[in-house]
Parts: sequence; C-alpha cells; structure tokens
Amino acid sequence: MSHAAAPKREMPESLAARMGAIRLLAHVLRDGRMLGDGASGLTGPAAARALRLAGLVLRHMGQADEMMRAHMDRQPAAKVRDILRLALVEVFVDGAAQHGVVNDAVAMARMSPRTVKQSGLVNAVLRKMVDDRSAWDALPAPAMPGWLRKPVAKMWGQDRLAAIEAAHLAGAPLDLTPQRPVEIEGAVVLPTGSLRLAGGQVSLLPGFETGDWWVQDAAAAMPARLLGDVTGMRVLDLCAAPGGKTMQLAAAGAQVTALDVSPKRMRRVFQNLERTGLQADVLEADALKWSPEEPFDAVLLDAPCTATGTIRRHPDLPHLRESRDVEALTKLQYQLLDRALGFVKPGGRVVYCTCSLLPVEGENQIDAALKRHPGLTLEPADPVTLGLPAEAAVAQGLRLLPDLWPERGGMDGFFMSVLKRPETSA
Ligand SMILES: C[S@@+](CC[C@H](N)C(=O)[O-])C[C@H]1O[C@@H](n2cnc3c(N)ncnc32)[C@H](O)[C@@H]1O
Repeated sequence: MSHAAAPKREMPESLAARMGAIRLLAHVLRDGRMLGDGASGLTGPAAARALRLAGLVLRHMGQADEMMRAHMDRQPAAKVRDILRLALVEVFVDGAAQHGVVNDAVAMARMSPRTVKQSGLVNAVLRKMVDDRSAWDALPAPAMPGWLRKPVAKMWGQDRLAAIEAAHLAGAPLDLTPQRPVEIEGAVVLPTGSLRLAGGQVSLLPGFETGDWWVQDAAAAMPARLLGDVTGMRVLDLCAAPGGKTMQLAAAGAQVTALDVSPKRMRRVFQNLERTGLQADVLEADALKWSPEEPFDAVLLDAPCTATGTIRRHPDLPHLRESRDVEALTKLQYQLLDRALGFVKPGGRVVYCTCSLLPVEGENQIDAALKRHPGLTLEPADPVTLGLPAEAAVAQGLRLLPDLWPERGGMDGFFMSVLKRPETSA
C-alpha cells in the first residue's frame, strides 16, 4: 500500500512571529545581546512583527512579572516565563484576542521537550490571568531600573521622571536629516530642520537610493549644529561610527576626519558616505592612543555612553545595561574628553555629547573638565536659535530629554556642550 506524503502545512504568520519574539527575548534576556540583529530567525513581515512583540514585552516586562507573581506560587522556567510574558502583554497592551494568544502559548510550550511538561500549567494559569484585567490595570506603570530612576529623579524631579518613562513607552518616530530638499509623503518638518515620519521601511522611502538624507534622531542632529558655520574648517569627528555627525559636518562644508575604534561600525561609515556622496577622511584607531599630525580647528566627541537617552527606540537597553557599566563609561568619557581637548588648536572648540539620561555622563563631565583644565571655557549654546525649546538650556550647554516636544512625538535624551581651549597654552 502506498501513502501519499501529507501536504506540509504552513505555520500561520502570527504563530511564527510569536515564536520569533520568544527567540528574541532569550537573545536579550539570557544571551545579553541587543534586539534587532536578525536573531528571530525570520524575514519579512513576520520578522518585523516578532521584533515589535519582543519590544513590547521588554517595555512591559515588570508588569507581566508582577502579574505572574500574583498568580503563581513558583516561577516557571525561563522560556515558559517568556511565553507567559508575551501572552499577557499581547492581551493587555496590544489588544490581541485571548483565545488565539492562549492557544499559541500552549502550542509553543508543547513544541520543546524542555517545556512540554509545563504546557498544562501555561494553559491553566494563562486562562486565569487573561481574565483578570482589573489586576493588570491596577499594576504600577512600567519603570526604568532603580539605578537609572534615582539619578533622573534627583536631577529633574518625580514629575519629569514620570513623563520620561511615559515617553519611553510611546516609542519613537523615524527622523531623517536631509542634505537637500526632499518630498516624502507624510513627513513633517521639525523646527530644528529634521524630517519626521511615523515609521516605514527606510530603504523604500524616496531619496534613500540617492542619499538625500540619513536616519538620525532630531536630538542627535543637534551637537554638530553647535559648531555653527564649519565651511572649510578641519573638524575631527571623534567616535564617529556609524557616521551621522560625520555626514552632517561634511554636508555643511567641513573637511572632516572621522575616527572610530570599531572596524565593524566603521564599515557603516563607508556605506553611509558612499550612499550620500559625501566625503571624509576615515580612520580606524583608538582615540586613547592616536594623535593627529596637526591640531584641528574643532573636535566633535560623541562619547560612548549608556545610551539611556535612546530607550524609546531600544527597549532592550534597560535589560542589558547595569549600574556597574556607568563607572567604566564615565572613566572612558573623561579620558576621551581630555584627548579631544589636546587635539584642537589653541582657541579651538570641542563639542562633547552623549545620548545618556545620566548627569554623570553629561553635566558632571563638563563641570569636572572645567576644574581639570584651567583656562578652558564654556561657549554659549542657544536652544531657541536651533529650533529647540528654551528649557533645554542648562549651565553646561543643552540638555534634551525624551519628554520634550510631547505633542510632536518627543526626542531622544541627549546632553551637549561646547568647550573652548584657551588661546594660549597655560
Ligand atoms: C555614540 S557612538 C558614536 C555615534 C556617531 N557619532 C554618530 O553620530 O553616528 C560611540 C562610538 O565610540 C566608539 N569608540 C568607543 N571607544 C573608542 C575609542 N577608544 N576610540 C575611538 N572610538 C571609540 C564606538 O566604536 C562607537 O562607534
């Protein structure tokens, strides 16, 4: 007797995306890797959906875990926990239909020998939890980890902290820095000159192939602008990759040297320059060891930092960073700042910036540098002439926070300052 092979049934996209989201959660929470580098194992719309779901879980994980603690005596194994987290967030935050979510959660638990025994538990506990909306609604709003909340609340107060955390939940729009006028349907021109879109596939937008613009948050586009007219100036972009600020400076007419220590990230600088047709001298070097043959007119130092100003677009960050990262980063920042100050001519300017919410990576670095270097001065930075809210002005420069421009969709957290070397060496 011959048997015809059973036709292979295609997995529905919703289940494939949920499985992809579970893989992404393991990638972040257990492997300590960043979201968004293809770890879902999917492509196309299912990959995008998996990424969105994993991001949603990472944003609301505190609430999901609290809900599980209230309904379960013992916490299940890591993968089962992720399956339950995803289901809770899909039902309570994303508004997904309960039965589909529960069925897929049970199906996912059954798929692996390590979790199959817990599929009954997933079914029973999930049915109870998804029926308990009032318990979910009573949970406190998602919050940043304590090591981040404390310094933010101390510096800007509880109300500002709550507004920043709300901005993180709202996510981020897509901002573009144009180098020439470009028409993109649905794009709004921000007061700072960036173009803002709700989202979309970047490579399909008009002007991508021709390099008319590059993706850059409106806040990230501000540090290079602090140098004013750079036409013909020799500017060093220190810590340059992937090259957002290099492109801005080159487009503004500077003779740019772009330096970064990471070969992988440097490839992005080359690709970006090639696509936009802009020019810069590109150097792969460690700024702590390298020295220029001739000092520069200006240096822009976009120092490595906790990147906590970008949590809106990177919900994995609070799960990947720890308070102990801060000490090593602040040390590297002041070393890099001292190097940058040594790379400019007497009277030359150094823009120091970080995409961090933490004053120790921003305001405090400038206070300390002014103490370390007698004769070093602060140059004024006026937010209003750049199109920013007046409240962005602080003693050390400009402080941008994610809750600024709430009606326009916010901006990344950023700190920036302009320092001027004395005309004569002390
Ligand atoms: C915040 S990112 C720079 C973003 C970039 N300025 C832009 O606008 O696209 C910080 C960069 O510092 C680089 N970096 C870290 N330590 C460095 C060092 N010792 N020397 C040179 N670059 C370094 C990292 O490789 C990373 O690309």
